[in-house]
Amino acid sequence: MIPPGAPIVTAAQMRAAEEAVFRREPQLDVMERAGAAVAREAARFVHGSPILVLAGPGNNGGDAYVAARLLKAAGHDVAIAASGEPGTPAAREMHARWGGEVGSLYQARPRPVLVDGLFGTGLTRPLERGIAPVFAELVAAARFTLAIDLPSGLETDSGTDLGVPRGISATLALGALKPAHVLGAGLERCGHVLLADIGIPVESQWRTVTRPKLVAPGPRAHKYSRGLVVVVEGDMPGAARLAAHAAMAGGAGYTILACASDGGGGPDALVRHKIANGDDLADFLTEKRIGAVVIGPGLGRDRRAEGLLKAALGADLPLILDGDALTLLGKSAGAWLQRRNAATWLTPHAGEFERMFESDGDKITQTLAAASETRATVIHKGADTVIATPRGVVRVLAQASSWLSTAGTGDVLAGTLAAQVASGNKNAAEAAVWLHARAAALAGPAFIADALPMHLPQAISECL
Ligand SMILES: NC(=O)C1=CN([C@@H]2O[C@H](COP(=O)(O)OP(=O)(O)OC[C@H]3O[C@@H](n4cnc5c(N)ncnc54)[C@H](O)[C@@H]3O)[C@@H](O)[C@H]2O)[C@@H](O)CC1
Ligand SMILES: [K+]
Repeated sequence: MIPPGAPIVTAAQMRAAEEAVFRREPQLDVMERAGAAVAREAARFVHGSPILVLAGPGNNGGDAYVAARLLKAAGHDVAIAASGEPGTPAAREMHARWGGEVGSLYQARPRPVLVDGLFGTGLTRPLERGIAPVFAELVAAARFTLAIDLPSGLETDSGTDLGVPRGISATLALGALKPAHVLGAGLERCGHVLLADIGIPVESQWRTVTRPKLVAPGPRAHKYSRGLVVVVEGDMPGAARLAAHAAMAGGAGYTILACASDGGGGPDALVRHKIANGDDLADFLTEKRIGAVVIGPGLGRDRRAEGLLKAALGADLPLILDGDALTLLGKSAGAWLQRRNAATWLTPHAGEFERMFESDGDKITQTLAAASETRATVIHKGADTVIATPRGVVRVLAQASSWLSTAGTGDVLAGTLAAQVASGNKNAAEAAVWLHARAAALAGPAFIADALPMHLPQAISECL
């Protein structure tokens, strides 16, 4: 579980937010609140068991000393083991307020409940060899481990594994989520992510995806006002049909498959329009009632595909580019897309993203750079799906059903997105990603992509 709609900030942004608060309130008071939040959360899982609290050298350790004192005062059996002397003034003060014995991390005996206050946002390098195995053994031996702010050994801004063990049960994020709670190794290592308000206001354009608010069609709605979606068919017609089906079930009023031949399956409500080549498609796309065009699922990469893609790029219509369209654009994506006036959405998975962009850094930074380069909204798919807009807005969806890792689910996302775009949703990308993940959850295990659109109406009903 990851809190929906929660702000996400980097380590530097969190420090700046803390500094602003410390100008009007003593740091120790804030640390008391952080430690109290940790103690409250830990107490829910103790059930009378002995607790071992691990304290590192920084302020994460400071929080740990506070939590230990409060848990002890509440009557729990608490021991502390530290990796060394407290190194910050606040941690030293909290160590003094604890006032009891502090053991060495290296001689610590496992206890059923473990609280990890070794390192938080200040971790700057891989866990030292001595610490990593000892910490991992204590986690493995515990029945329940609660990490303070971040599991120790996780890099805050990227979720890179710097020696973090497996088996952390829950992580209490302090003040705001950090990228590591929703990206990379953090996805598997944080356990349940909980968020504590410790009185530090944070401003952020980055948030986790939340359930969209959708509206049912009004009494005067008609198929065009609901949104006309065109899906361009290519070499693998099944992929385009999946996208078209998702557009229909995702709420579009009218869905047209622009296809090479009349034949082929699909729902009876799906309208087919024959197009021979790029010129034909360009003519067809002068129809101004079209609300969104999808191109790329099963498009192919031959000359015909290139012609179709150029026609779609040249049309002054909202455009969703997926699959082969992304591969065809490759490193020229920025050059092609900057010329467009109408809005564009790109839905690359990791492989397609790499073929298109030369970027380093964490997934949020990379996706923001891609959005800025292409002036498009980029939905960078994966277990941690990152949406970034050219204006710097970021939404992250983590922990979607792992059964989504099957062929065709990307086509369904493209179609779902098209329906949201065509219906005029200003937050189409976030809505589509939520609906898609919700449909997957409703579909249960081992679904095939064909089954996903059938669950979209139920997902939509939860947003009305
Ligand atoms: N600033 C504050 O007063 C507050 C901070 N808070 C807590 O403070 C944390 C951040 O505190 P800090 O900035 O002190 O950082 P940390 O406590 O995360 O760790 C910093 C210390 O660890 C050392 N270190 C870094 N990587 C290491 C490695 N691989 N091996 C060994 N030592 C390593 C550093 O040299 C430094 O001494 C947050 O995660 C949060 O838990 C909260 O108490 C809220 C208030
Ligand atoms: K920690």
